[in-house]
Parts: sequence; C-alpha cells; structure tokens
Amino acid sequence: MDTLYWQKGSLQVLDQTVLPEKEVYRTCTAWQEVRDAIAVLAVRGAPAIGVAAAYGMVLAGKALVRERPSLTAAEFLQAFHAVGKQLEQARPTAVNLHWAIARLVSMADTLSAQPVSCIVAAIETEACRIQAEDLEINRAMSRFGAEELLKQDKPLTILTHCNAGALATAGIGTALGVIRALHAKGRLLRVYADETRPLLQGARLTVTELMADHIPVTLITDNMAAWVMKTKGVDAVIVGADRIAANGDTANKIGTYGVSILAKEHGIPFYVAAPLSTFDLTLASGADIPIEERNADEVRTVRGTPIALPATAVFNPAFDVTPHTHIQAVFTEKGVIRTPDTAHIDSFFRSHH
Ligand SMILES: CSC[C@H]1O[C@H](OP(=O)(O)O)[C@H](O)[C@@H]1O
Repeated sequence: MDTLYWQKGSLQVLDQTVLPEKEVYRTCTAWQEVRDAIAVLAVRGAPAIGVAAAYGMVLAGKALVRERPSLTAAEFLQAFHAVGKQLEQARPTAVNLHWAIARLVSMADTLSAQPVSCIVAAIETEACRIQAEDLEINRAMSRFGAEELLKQDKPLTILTHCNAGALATAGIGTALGVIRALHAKGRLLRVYADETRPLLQGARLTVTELMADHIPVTLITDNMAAWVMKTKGVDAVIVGADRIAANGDTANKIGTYGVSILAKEHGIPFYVAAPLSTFDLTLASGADIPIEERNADEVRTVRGTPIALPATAVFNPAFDVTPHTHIQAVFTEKGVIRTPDTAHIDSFFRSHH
C-alpha cells in the first residue's frame, strides 16, 4: 500500500480520507488535482505533501509544454513560478510543501538556457529523486532515533500523537519509523496511539499501520493521554513535525502541545522525529509559524451530523506549537539534536548540512 506513486505522467495518491475502510487511489493528471488532494488531506503529512507537490509541479510543466509547444524557456519559467505560488496555497503550515516547490523551481531556473523539453525532463527526475531521498531519510532517522532510545536499556512503552508514519511520508515514517526500528530490535513493549481528533489520523491511520506490522498498539482517546502517562509506564513520547523554527519550537498536529505539557509533568522525555527539510531557519521562533485553520464541519460533525452550531462558534486549528523547552531531542536523518535550541540547531546545521 504505497502512500503515492508516479506512473507514466500521472500521480497516484492513496486517498487517506477513506482509510481504513477503503483503499482507493486518486489519479492526479493535473497539478490542480494534486493541490486539491493536499487540501482535503487525501495525501497528508509534511514529507508526503512535499513529494506530492514535487510531482504536482512536474504535471504543471508537462501541461505547459503540451498546451503551448512554442513556449520559450523564459515564458515556461515564468508560468512555472506562477503555478508554484498557487500550489503553495494548498496548506500553509507544513514547510515541506514550500521546500519541495522551491527546490524544483530553483533547479528549473538553473536550466534557463536549455530547451523547455530538457527542463521538464530534469524536474521529473528531481521529483523522483525527492521521493527516493525520503525513503533513505526515514531509514537513517529511524536508526538514530532508536539508538537514542535504546539508551534506556529496557523494552519501551511509547505514546504517539496523530500519524507520522509511512502514510505521512514516502518511506517507513518519521515517528513511526523510530517505533518500527525499536520493534525490529525487540525493544518495543507497546505503543499508545492518540486517536487525534477531529480527523482521527491516530485511530484511522497509525493504528492501521502498526497492526499491519504486528506492533502492539493500544488506541486511546486524546483526553486519556494524561492518565495513560500516569498509570501505564510510558517511557517516551515521539511525534512528527510540520515545521520547526530556528529555536526548535515545533508545529505539529493540534494536541501535540498539550501532550508535551503532560509529558513534562510526568517526567517523560518528549521527542520529535523530522527530516532537515522540516526545519524553517528563516523563522526565529514558533510564534512565526503559520497555523492552518480548517473547516468548522470537521469539529462540529458528530456521528455524521453537524451539530446546530454556527461555524463562527467553532475553533479548528490543525496544528499547535510545542516550545523547544519541552523537547528532549529531535531525531533527524543526519543525527540527533539534543536540547534543540537556537545554538544547538545552528551548530548542527553548520556541521551536517
Ligand atoms: C511525518 S509529518 C506528519 C505530521 O503531519 C500531520 O498533519 P496532517 O495529518 O494534518 O498532515 C501531523 O502533524 C503529523 O505529525
């Protein structure tokens, strides 16, 4: 079950809005369909969104050449930039969306002296490279994260929030990649998965992934996390990320901030697993991270029926920001950033990037 795959000029996206009941793929043959798939969370999770956006840009490039064969390279690049700006609007928080588009656009710009057909071929190769890189990034991050957690020298009980698994990436996942690595070493006792209201990525996606891999998982409602930490011997919390500011403040699924406070209260180490592409060093702190607000129906629809409540009386931020002071370490594909603050992150990037 691939999260997404590129097939002869179309992007096949596993539609996560209907998982786990149905496994159906959306066929995207135009960049607008990729934008829509990202906006409705048919494809979701920062790294997966980045990979999808890269292929969306390839679809745009192919369409430009198909519809206007006599385009000059300059005209192509101008139109290509414009598509990038529109595709970026799909979702504001996950920086990987912007990172992937910027990587393709800047690469295309370096080829401005080439025939347009060469530029399109090169961006297709680059999009495939971004997907292939994510596979290896997940593996490396998972190894570093597992090594760090094995220092606790006992089988571990982990709590996680939302879905930072294979369904959020092109590989084995970020937080769930670390969990899979621990399980492979026989050092995972159990995972407690928050259901993660309102879209239930934990109940629908994380539980499905872990059961498929025969990893012991217990589903809990979000409001059980405190009691589980107090009574079930949770050894660590591991979550994913959508954007990490230069000082280590981390935007992730709504509810993550609360889980970090609970972990701090219970003396449980709180870890983030994220690729370097999720860091946004242009932002000094989490205060600057744009937080997506989503449709009120996601919150006010209960048992299939919207509660008679005006949308203005519903708050639906898709993310919150965990202060870096709550984070023990960030697991990346280049190693572990312990005490992730401005100085440690700056030093890490200088020596690893
Ligand atoms: C591996 S990053 C996954 C990250 O993305 C999720 O958000 P969404 O489901 O809205 O795309 C959540 O924040 C996860 O931690």
